[in-house]
Amino acid sequence: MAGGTILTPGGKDYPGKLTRNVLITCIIAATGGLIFGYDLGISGNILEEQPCFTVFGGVTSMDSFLKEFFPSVYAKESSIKPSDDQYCKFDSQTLTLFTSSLYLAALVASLFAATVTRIFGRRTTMLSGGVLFCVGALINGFAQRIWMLIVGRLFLGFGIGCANQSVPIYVSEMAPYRFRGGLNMMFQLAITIGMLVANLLNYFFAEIKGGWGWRLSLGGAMIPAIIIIIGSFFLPETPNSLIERDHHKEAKEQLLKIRGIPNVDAEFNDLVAASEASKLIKHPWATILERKYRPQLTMAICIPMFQQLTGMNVITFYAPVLFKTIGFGSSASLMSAVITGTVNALATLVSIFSVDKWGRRTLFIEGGAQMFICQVIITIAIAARFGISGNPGELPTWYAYGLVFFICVYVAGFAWSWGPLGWLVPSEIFPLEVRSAAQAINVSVNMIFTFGVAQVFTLMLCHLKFGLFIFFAFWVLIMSFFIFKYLPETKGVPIEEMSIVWRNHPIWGKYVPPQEEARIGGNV
Ligand SMILES: OC[C@H]1O[C@](O)(CO)[C@@H](O)[C@@H]1O
Repeated sequence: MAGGTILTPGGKDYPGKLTRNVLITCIIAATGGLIFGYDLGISGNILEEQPCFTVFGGVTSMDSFLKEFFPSVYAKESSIKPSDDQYCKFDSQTLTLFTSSLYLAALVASLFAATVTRIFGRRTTMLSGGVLFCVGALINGFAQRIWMLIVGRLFLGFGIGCANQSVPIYVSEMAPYRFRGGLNMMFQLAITIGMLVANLLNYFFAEIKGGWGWRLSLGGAMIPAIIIIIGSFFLPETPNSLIERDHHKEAKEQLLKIRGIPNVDAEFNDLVAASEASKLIKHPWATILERKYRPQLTMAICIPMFQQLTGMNVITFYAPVLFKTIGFGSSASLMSAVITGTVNALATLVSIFSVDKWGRRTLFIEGGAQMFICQVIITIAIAARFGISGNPGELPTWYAYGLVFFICVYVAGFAWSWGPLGWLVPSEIFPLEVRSAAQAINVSVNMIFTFGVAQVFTLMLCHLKFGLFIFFAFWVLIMSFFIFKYLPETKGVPIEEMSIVWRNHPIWGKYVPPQEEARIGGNV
């Protein structure tokens, strides 16, 4: 992770190294992303349940699972012929309820988690997330009826809501500001690793004789949950949160330990000042609606929304069918998961090592351009073969290889831009007084759009056909313009000094009061 010795916009340069202590702490905390990733890989990547291509991963592609809980879906799936219109699919209300329960639960949990995070600290929320997720995994692993699956998924969702609300904030507060970007992005790295591992396990569990492999897939979610439970027992609380809860002495000791230098007074005093200002705010939910927080509120809504409107989950949906064409036959979904999953994780690593050197805006805009170009190429290529009928006929192998290549380039573009930045930027731009509430908005919007895109996708695929990819390409253009115009660079800015970047911004400067007024009004 590159740092550089740039002074902050406020002219400060808090000393502090990337200590082993902080590195290990942040890695442990980031494992909180594993639970979300594991769920996305095992069943949450709800596009994988579109049964018109019968090569997907996820438990909903296991015949034994479908036969036991969704027999009508299984019957319909078995009757689909390869010559049928591949764009259109049938629908199942219960299957939708099964998948959607998690997103709704995560949304609700993140709102509660905001209060827990503020009053009891970030660590408590992480721990609760792990415990709730573990309970959900247990219920699902032993499920006998659909209602048990749904209740289990509700618990998984509660766990994800808590973890996604607290982990990014935790890491951003712990990290020395020069390394914050890279350390925070380990959260998304953990998501991608969780997805990859889940996809692999699911593939092998599906082979188990007797058709009970899905129990291992679902119950296996306990492992990432136990990792975060044990991890959060050992994790220290962030200095920001300790100060917020009036444990000043402990906070100072903690800061000295994580910064690895004998004098942390400058940073400590600024954390105290930010905390004093935040104490004036009694109702963060009402406060965040005030005009002076408009930039943060806009980002808390737009960034997670745009992250999902990149179409990442939709594009990777197409990959398995192409792998099948290349000749992987029944292992197409495994190959697809391994290749796109590995590209996803490796490209996230690229962003970890470059975000604090090149900055957030550069990655956002480069990643956007890369995704846009790939989407246009993929659209043209798919339109040329699938046409309006939705029946691809025989795809030449070279054609499928080419498409897979562009899918991988697209995935890499996402993985070093909107994927990790979608968690990093919101977690670092909110002032302490509204941080927990704003992060809950971020998580909620992410959940709504992850779920919404997947649901609407089915309908859109039927009506827009290959135009669907252009739909997402259009959004990628809009979001890149949005970043260019509205997002100031936050690289190398201490988290509690972030208000300066908004104040100096040509558009947001009109919303944020000058320093003196802000101090009186509680927005330092
Ligand atoms: O890595 C891809 C995954 O990352 C997310 O955007 C979460 O940050 C998921 O919606 C997606 O499946």
